[in-house]
Formats: sequence, structure tokens, C-alpha cells
Amino acid sequence: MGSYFRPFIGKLRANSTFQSIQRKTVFRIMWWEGFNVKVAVIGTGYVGLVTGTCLAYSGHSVVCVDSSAEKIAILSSGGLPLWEQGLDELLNETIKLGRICFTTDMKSAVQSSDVLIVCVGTPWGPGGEADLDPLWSVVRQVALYCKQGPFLIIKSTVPVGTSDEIEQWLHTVQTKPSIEVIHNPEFLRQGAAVYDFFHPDRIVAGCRTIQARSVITELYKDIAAHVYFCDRRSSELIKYASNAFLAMKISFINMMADFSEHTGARIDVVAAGMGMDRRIGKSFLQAGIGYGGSCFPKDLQALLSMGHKWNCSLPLLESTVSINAQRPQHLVDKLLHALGTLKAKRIALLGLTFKPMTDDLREATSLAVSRLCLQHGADLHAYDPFVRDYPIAEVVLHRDMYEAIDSADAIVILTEWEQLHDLDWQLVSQKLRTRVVIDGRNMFDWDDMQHVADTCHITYISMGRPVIYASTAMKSPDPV
Ligand SMILES: NC(=O)C1=CN([C@@H]2O[C@H](COP(=O)(O)OP(=O)(O)OC[C@H]3O[C@@H](n4cnc5c(N)ncnc54)[C@H](O)[C@@H]3O)[C@@H](O)[C@H]2O)C=CC1
Ligand SMILES: O=C(O)[C@H]1O[C@H](OP(=O)(O)OP(=O)(O)OC[C@H]2O[C@@H](n3ccc(=O)[nH]c3=O)[C@H](O)[C@@H]2O)[C@H](O)[C@@H](O)[C@@H]1O
Repeated sequence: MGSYFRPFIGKLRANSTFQSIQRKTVFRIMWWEGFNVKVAVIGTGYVGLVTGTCLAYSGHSVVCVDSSAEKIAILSSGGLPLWEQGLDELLNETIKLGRICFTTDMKSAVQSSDVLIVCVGTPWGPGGEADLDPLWSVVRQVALYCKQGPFLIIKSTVPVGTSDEIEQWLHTVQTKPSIEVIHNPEFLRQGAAVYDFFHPDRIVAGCRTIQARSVITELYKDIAAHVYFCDRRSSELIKYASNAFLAMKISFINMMADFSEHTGARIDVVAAGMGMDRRIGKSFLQAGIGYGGSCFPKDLQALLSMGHKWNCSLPLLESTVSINAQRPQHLVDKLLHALGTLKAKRIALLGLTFKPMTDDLREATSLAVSRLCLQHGADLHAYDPFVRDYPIAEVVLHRDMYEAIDSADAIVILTEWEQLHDLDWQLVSQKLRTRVVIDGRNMFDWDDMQHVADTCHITYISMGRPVIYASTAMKSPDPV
């Protein structure tokens, strides 16, 4: 049992009567002592599955619903459709305790639950706006099936005003006791989602009534975090503004990284010095090839699209997005500069996911870098500890890191996987045809790499730091 679950072990109450619910899509959830709230989590992706599992672990009775029969079949047979650190362990525990089950049957799930938590995706629409079709499809089903007046918690990231609009619509179509909509944004990070669920910096809840506040308090009673109650529109904007701020920090440091390249400063030294000021903070100042993933890119676009809708310009966000969009080209320019041409050059891409400790390739920077390299005629070989299937067929995947590196003209690091820290530089040097390493994530210590350059004759190129040339390594500029 992982150490971060320990505080909750004492709260587990085994119950043997709630068994075998995975077999059927139709079932009734029972309420007995030890199960606090009957919850239906709708949408079992990264957010929904983690939320459902963690709530079940906290003692609630959870049914997870998804429109994907494939996902539900995997979950019902004890498998996982996605990887998250610690999730399998926790899920097995909650299944054994009979606190969680999976279904595609919205009707039974809605009718047997007091609280419905919507975690469906809100992907990019054609104009950059959030596509709310999946969300509204859920809302329509809730209106159709709902017998009592449960609480509808929207955890998906939604444009400002969506929760108000949904509640108004539900009140117009419903003759039954009204459903109250709560907006409860999620701040978890992929790869650390289970940890983040139990240790959030804050829980935000946009509510209208005291009853809604009580539901939130009851749901998260095991979590020692401040619950920040506010109105729903502010709650919706808190989520977008938080992601936008973090993305802005990344683009800011990347802009400074480019400036460091012109001036001879070292961006890691600059970021460390900036981060010592508590008002700035150390986090999200890692320069590199920019942010990817399923949320920052789409949420920034959605926020810009909201700006257009409300006729309000958001210039800082426009710059954040455009700086980020240039990062892959900047990396490929370094590669072109180092090799002269990419035509028929074998390039080893190390790391493909949008960040380490996830299997997620959504908006991964590796996709843009791969496409640019292919346009220049490169022969791409890749290694990623998690990726077994890559959307760009021309990229040859290798199970072994050194196989990917073999006879390469350059290594390009795109994800700072822990495994890469163990690179045997002597072996790398023997395998490479041209000894060029481009570290798109600045994952290696610049001073250590001087030694590597000296001993293994590797030219080390990173982002916002001086190039270390093979054998004739430069001295680090004095940061003082
Ligand atoms: N992935 C992340 O780290 C975070 C995501 N969010 C937000 O949470 C929401 C969900 O994100 P993810 O979990 O990443 O999405 P996801 O794409 O991994 O999962 C969404 C799930 O909803 C299901 N679904 C779609 N339509 C449905 C319907 N009508 N009925 C039932 N199920 C349906 C899909 O089959 C899928 O399993 C998004 O709004 C996202 O912006 C917020 C914080 C973190
Ligand atoms: O709304 C969401 O989905 C989530 O988005 C991010 O979480 P996540 O996308 O999982 O990943 P992060 O760790 O934030 O990294 C995002 C991207 O930024 C990059 N990054 C991060 C930090 C940094 O200093 N530099 C940098 O380039 C990462 O490599 C990655 O590509 C936020 O951190 C979560 O709080 C939020 O809930």
C-alpha cells in the first residue's frame, strides 16, 4: 500500500454484501452504515476513474458510468483502460470492499444515486471553444431519468456560465423536485492524480445553497484541505485561470530561455534564482519544448474563445499560446543547425508522452516535433517506456532505448523520463553515428554534461543554456 494512502486505511470498512455488481449493467446500490453518499460518476477517463475510485476508498458507494462499452468491459473485468500511479492498487481494494462498480446504464445509475458527478471530456470544438456536446448529452439523460432531485456536480472544465445555463434548462424541463447544479473543478495532475485527489491545495465549489455546501463537505470529509465555496461562475473561471496562469509561467520561462541563448545566461540558473522569491515560487519554471497534454492547450484556446464571445481581449494568453506554439520549431532549428540537414538522418526520439509518468499522448509536443522532422525527411526512431502505439506511423517504436539510439545521428529528448537518467553515456557514444544530444527538457545537469562531453565526445545542446561542444567543453558562466 503506497504511503500516501496510509492516512485513509483506518477509515476503510470492509463490507461483504456489496459484491458481484460488476457482472450486470443493471443493479441497485444499497445504502448502509459505512457508505456515506451514493455517488454516480459519469465519464470514467483520467478524472472520473480517479475521482470514483478515491471517493469509494473514502467510504462512499460509487457507480462509474461511461458511454464507452469497451472501457466499462475492461473495468468490469478488473482491468484499467488508463495508467495512473497507484490507481490499480486502490481500485482493487475498493472492488474487494464492494464499494465501486461499473456500468453503461445511465438510467439505473442516475436513479440509484443522490449525487451525480459529471467528468466527461470537454475537448476542443472546431473554433477552439470547449465542445460541450458530451456534457449536454449527460444533462439530457439526467433530466430524463432522474426521479428525485439529486445534486449534479460538474467536475469537467466548462466555460463560465455553463453551470447556470444547465440548471436553468433543467428547471424548465423538470416538473420533479429541482436538481441543484454545483461546479467543483478538478486540479489533479496526470501521473500524480491519486496523490493529488487526497492532497489538494484547495477544493473549490461553486454552489448556490447551504444544502449544496453540505454535500460537498460530506463528499470530501476525509480530505484535509480548505474548501473554498464561491459562486458557480467564479468557480468555473478559477479552473481556467489557474491552468492559464501555470501555462503562462511556462511560456514566460521559455521566452527567457530564448533570451538567455542570445545573452549567454543560463536559464536553469535564472529560474532557480527567481524561484527563491516566494512571491514567484519555484514551480512551473522548467524551460524546454513547452507544455502539452489534454488540458493546457485546449483550456487556453477555450479561454481565448470565451474572450471573443464576451468581447474581451486576453493578450497575455495570446502570447502564452503563441510562444508555446513556436517551441517545437525552435527545437528542430537546433537539430538542423547541428546536423546541417535532416534528410535521411536517423534521429532517436527519447520520450513521447506529454510528460513523464503518464501514458497520455494528447497534444504531446513529440507529435509536433515528429511531424516537423518528417517534413525535413528524417528517419525517426523512438523509445518511450509507456508508449506501444503511436499515432504517427512513420515513427519506428523500439522497446529498448539503445536500439532506438543505435546508429542515430542525434538523440532528441522530448520527455524527461526517470529512466533516461541512467543513460550509459559511453555506450551512447559508441552507438551514435554523430554524437549530438538535444535535451528538449533540460533534464541533465549542465555541469555534469561538461564531463560527458569531455569523456564521451558528445555535443550537448539544451534549451536556454550554452551549447557544450564535444571535447572542447565551455566553462559554466558564473551565476553570481
Ligand atoms: N486529464 C486531466 O488531468 C484533467 C482533466 N480535467 C477536465 O476533466 C474533464 C475530463 O477529462 P479527462 O478525464 O481527461 O477526459 P477523458 O477523455 O479521459 O474521459 C472522458 C470520459 O467521458 C466519457 N464520456 C463521453 N461522453 C459521455 C457520455 N455522454 N456519457 C458517459 N460517458 C461519456 C468518455 O468515454 C471518456 O471515458 C475535462 O473537462 C478536462 O478538461 C480537469 C483536471 C485534470
Ligand atoms: O486541468 C488539467 O488537466 C490539469 O492540467 C495540469 O496538469 P497536467 O496537464 O497533468 O500536467 P502538468 O504537470 O501541469 O504539465 C503540463 C505540461 O507542461 C509542461 N511543463 C510543466 C511544468 C514546467 O515547469 N514546464 C513545462 O514545460 C509539462 O511537460 C507538460 O507538458 C495542471 O497542472 C493541473 O493542475 C490541472 O488539473
